[in-house]
Amino acid sequence: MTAREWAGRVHPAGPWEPDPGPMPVPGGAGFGDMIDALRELQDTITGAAPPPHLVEQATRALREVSAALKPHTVPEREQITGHRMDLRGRGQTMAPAFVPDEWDDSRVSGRVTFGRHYLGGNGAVHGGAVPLLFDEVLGRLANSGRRVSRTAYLHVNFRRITPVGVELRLDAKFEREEGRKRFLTAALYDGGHVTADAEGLFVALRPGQP
Ligand SMILES: CCCCCCCC/C=C\CCCCCCCC(=O)SCCNC(=O)CCNC(=O)[C@H](O)C(C)(C)COP(=O)(O)OP(=O)(O)OC[C@H]1O[C@@H](n2cnc3c(N)ncnc32)[C@H](O)[C@@H]1OP(=O)(O)O
Repeated sequence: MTAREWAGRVHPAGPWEPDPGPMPVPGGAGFGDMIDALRELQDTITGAAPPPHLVEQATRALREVSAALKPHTVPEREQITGHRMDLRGRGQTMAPAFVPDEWDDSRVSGRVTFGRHYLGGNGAVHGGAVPLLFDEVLGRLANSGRRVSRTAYLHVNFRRITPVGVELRLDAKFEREEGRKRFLTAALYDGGHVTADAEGLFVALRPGQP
């Protein structure tokens, strides 16, 4: 069974067959811990100024981990990262992990902290990382309970700096639907201040469209 099937709770026996028991979880219960460890590593490396001997040691250790995992490479359909909807940030580290607090198919409100990994400069999150977060959250909301869509445009306004290492709130809303077009908005808050807001168009894909 692929991670995508598992995430969709589609049992290999089919939805109408007798339940043959609990489904195995791709990557096991500890997969999220591994991704959290990777997140921590990215933040630590970004902020570290280690002595050369430690750099060499760390490089060896990282290459060892890569070499152990590489033989387990799978095609995209079977990939676990990004497909485990039960894990923080879908079990991937590309975007900071968004933690939803309240949601339905038309809005979501949650928290997010950009780690040191996402630093642009002077304590501010990189200007490319903020749209990444909006695309992730708006994309998920656009597809929530609906046919898959893709981002056609994403307009982002940077109102103030988005601070690194601070818990922020993100509110997103599904505004309206016109045929295949879905319009969504979102805002990111540091306390009472909006640091950035966004408006996105997501277009539902036709059958067979990549
Ligand atoms: C994403 C699927 C993943 C599945 C994984 C499942 C597990 C996880 C589940 C969930 C997590 C999801 C979390 C992440 C989500 C992230 C989402 C992304 O980042 S997607 C990657 C970046 N986006 C692209 O790569 C699109 C590239 N562009 C295209 O493919 C096409 O241009 C597309 C589909 C957007 C539209 O193309 P057409 O040929 O289907 O349709 P046409 O006729 O061009 O447009 C339809 C209508 O939309 C308007 N339109 C299209 N683009 C527009 C634009 N840029 N500005 C204004 N209007 C636009 C057109 O004018 C037209 O409007 P009129 O019907 O005439 O009123």
